[in-house]
Amino acid sequence: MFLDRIVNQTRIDLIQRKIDLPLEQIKQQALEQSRTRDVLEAFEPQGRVHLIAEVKRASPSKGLLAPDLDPVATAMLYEQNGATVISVLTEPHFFLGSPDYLTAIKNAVSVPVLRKDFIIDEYQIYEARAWGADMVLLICAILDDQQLRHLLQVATSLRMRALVEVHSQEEARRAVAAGAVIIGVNSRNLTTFEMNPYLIRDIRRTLPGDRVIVAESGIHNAADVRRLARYDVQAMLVGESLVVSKDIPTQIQMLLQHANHTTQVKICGLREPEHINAAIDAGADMLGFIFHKPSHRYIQPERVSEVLAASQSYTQPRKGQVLPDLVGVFVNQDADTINAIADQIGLHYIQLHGNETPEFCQRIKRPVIKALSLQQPADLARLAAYRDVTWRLLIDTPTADWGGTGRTGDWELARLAAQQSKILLAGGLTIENVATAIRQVQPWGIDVSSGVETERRKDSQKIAAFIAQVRQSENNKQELLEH
Ligand SMILES: O=C(O)c1ccccc1NCC(=O)[C@H](O)[C@H](O)COP(=O)(O)O
Repeated sequence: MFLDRIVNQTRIDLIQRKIDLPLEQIKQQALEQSRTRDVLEAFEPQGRVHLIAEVKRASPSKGLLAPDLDPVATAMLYEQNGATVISVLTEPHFFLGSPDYLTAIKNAVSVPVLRKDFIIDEYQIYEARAWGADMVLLICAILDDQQLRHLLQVATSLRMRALVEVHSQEEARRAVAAGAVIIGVNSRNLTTFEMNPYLIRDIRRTLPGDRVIVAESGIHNAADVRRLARYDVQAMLVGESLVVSKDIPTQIQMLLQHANHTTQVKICGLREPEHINAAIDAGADMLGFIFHKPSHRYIQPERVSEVLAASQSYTQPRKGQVLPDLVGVFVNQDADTINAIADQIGLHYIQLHGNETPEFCQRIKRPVIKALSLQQPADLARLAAYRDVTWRLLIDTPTADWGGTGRTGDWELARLAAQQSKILLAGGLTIENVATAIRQVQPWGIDVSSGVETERRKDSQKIAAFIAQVRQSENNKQELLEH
């Protein structure tokens, strides 16, 4: 198994290195280094996704990636184009890395530098510092609790930060218990090399809000990073898609742009497999299901699993395609029922579209989208009470039917709300008006139902055209930013 092999090799290499340079000497060298660059300071401002850009020539899962890579020139290019941290592989056998790369890169850039290696011994942390690293990687899968705590403490004593990597809920729990501040969720299983792009979604919501979360591995395209904006990660660690890129600046700008300035799209009120196919194929980010019986869009909870199973795009996604998240929409139902339905169907978010209080929101065991309506400027004050107890606010048109009415609200009030919080804008959005709405309100996401229907039934062509219109308006925004 790969992990066993690399750990064994690391142990063998360490024996020689400790003979060549005993612990006391490497400690001394570590202590003689100038101050570390603080990764947490580098991750300010909060609320945006930062890039940890990785310099690697090869990987055991993908083989030789970039044989001619110039480590220093690449790191400088990363920094010039907006990387917040540079990650450097120092492992020589499997990743063709080197300590020399780390030191040379540290001297060439002004951002923090991470030693990315298989650290099992405090000696390697002193080495990392002596070579110039500001941060080290600690992989839960190769450390027991005692080792993890000890290595974290050694890193802290050198004023270094540690990126503690997890690949399961159990490892996440261990990382938190050990006091890890920066937790990396690696989508790649280091034993089988299998990828699980959904792992970050599942682990994220169980981690305390005060931890800094880094998404690692398999981050290639706009859809990959749009998801990260939903999981509120502070950083993404990207290697392969950068080193193999023929145009690194454009790849970095694309990743940062889509992680930070994209508009999330939720298609709501789905009931039929063909419309779920249409939404997925067009690149919807969230699919909404209405569990409010009076609505003509009502779907029985048990029917949701059936329609998803009957959707080919959901059950057999195209290669590289990432499936949208599932949102259940409820109006004034009791919390136990909502939590039970969420578990039964595997919902990712709960949208509360009635009179639910902030206290009620806290009883929901999934991230909550709270729908609120704004009639006058004074209503903006109501948002504050919900902000800390919800995942997102959804600003919808005030109506007696709660939602899904096809009527537009006051976009000026919504614009003010969007300045205070990450909001989803809903209410009467259509293919014709959505670009204007995005330009005027600048919402984090948009939500549509009636606007993609014909005679009260979802319309696959309208769904596709609506999402295309949103993406087009983003391209226009990007062009405006560039010129
Ligand atoms: O859609 C419904 O029938 C509905 C009923 C009761 C509460 C909420 C409902 N929909 C919630 C949504 O998220 C809608 O997408 C949102 O209100 C926008 O709808 P529309 O104005 O039709 O685009």
